[in-house]
Amino acid sequence: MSELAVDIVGLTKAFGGLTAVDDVTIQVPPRRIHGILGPNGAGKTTVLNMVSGFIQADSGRLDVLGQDVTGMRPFQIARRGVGRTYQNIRLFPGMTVLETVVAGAYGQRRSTIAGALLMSPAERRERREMRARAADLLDRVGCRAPHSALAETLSYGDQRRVEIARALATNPRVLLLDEPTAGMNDAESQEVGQLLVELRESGLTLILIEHNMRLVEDFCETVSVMNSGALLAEGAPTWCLEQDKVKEAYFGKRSDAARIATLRRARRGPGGS
Ligand SMILES: Nc1ncnc2c1ncn2[C@@H]1O[C@H](COP(=O)(O)OP(=O)(O)OP(=O)(O)O)[C@@H](O)[C@H]1O
Repeated sequence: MSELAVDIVGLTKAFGGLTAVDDVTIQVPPRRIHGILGPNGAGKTTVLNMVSGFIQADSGRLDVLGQDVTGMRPFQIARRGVGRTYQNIRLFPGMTVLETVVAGAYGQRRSTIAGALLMSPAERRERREMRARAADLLDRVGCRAPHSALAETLSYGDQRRVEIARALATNPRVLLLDEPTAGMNDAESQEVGQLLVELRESGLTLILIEHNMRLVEDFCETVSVMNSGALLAEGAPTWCLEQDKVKEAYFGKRSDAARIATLRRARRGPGGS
């Protein structure tokens, strides 16, 4: 049995003539914050989609928390402890902040259909508990919006927080985050980074796709860098970002490689280390 939280071995996926993910192996131990980096179109989201079962791999093997989940459906993989958020925020129109997070918890319900229809005492108690837990999760992710607000009306940053809370409501042991800080400013991104650390300390394994290099360097312990479907480098983020082939993947020409250093310095801001 694998000791790894997520063990991706040789996953390959083609869309028509395009090999979006080409024989990619990524191994993530438990309680790790692992980043997947790479320029647009590198294949990062396709990897997450395969790990969560939304896309079936053409070949390769996928183990999650010691179980072979290759070929399983999304709900089967979710039941085995994998939660996720999406690059394009997916909040249900017309639902409040609290209802959105409660909806995430529905898969964990104990009560029966009959109990729900009759609104039995057990059903009422469970609904109360779910709402209280959803409120706790919203606090935990730092969502300051009123719980009664429509989720779709929140700021971009708060919508991302609600998505994370909804994913946490499924009680995952592995959380996949697709660009969790997109649309956030530096201070908000750092708060998300702190949240990742807290989640890791509570026992979760986190795999995130992220373009914010400062967040990656500050919070990811390891990264896999992809380009054109293939793995380019893996290891500590700072080391990976120093590799010529990684700089070239981001900036095209070797002569432009110095721009990555400029970009990283700029993102740290004046006085940053
Ligand atoms: N369902 C699909 N059908 C056809 N092509 C797809 C599909 N999904 C992804 N692709 C293609 O596969 C390649 C990898 O896409 P993917 O979204 O995984 O990249 P990415 O690294 O996540 O990019 P980005 O950072 O822009 O989100 C791209 O060329 C994309 O156009």
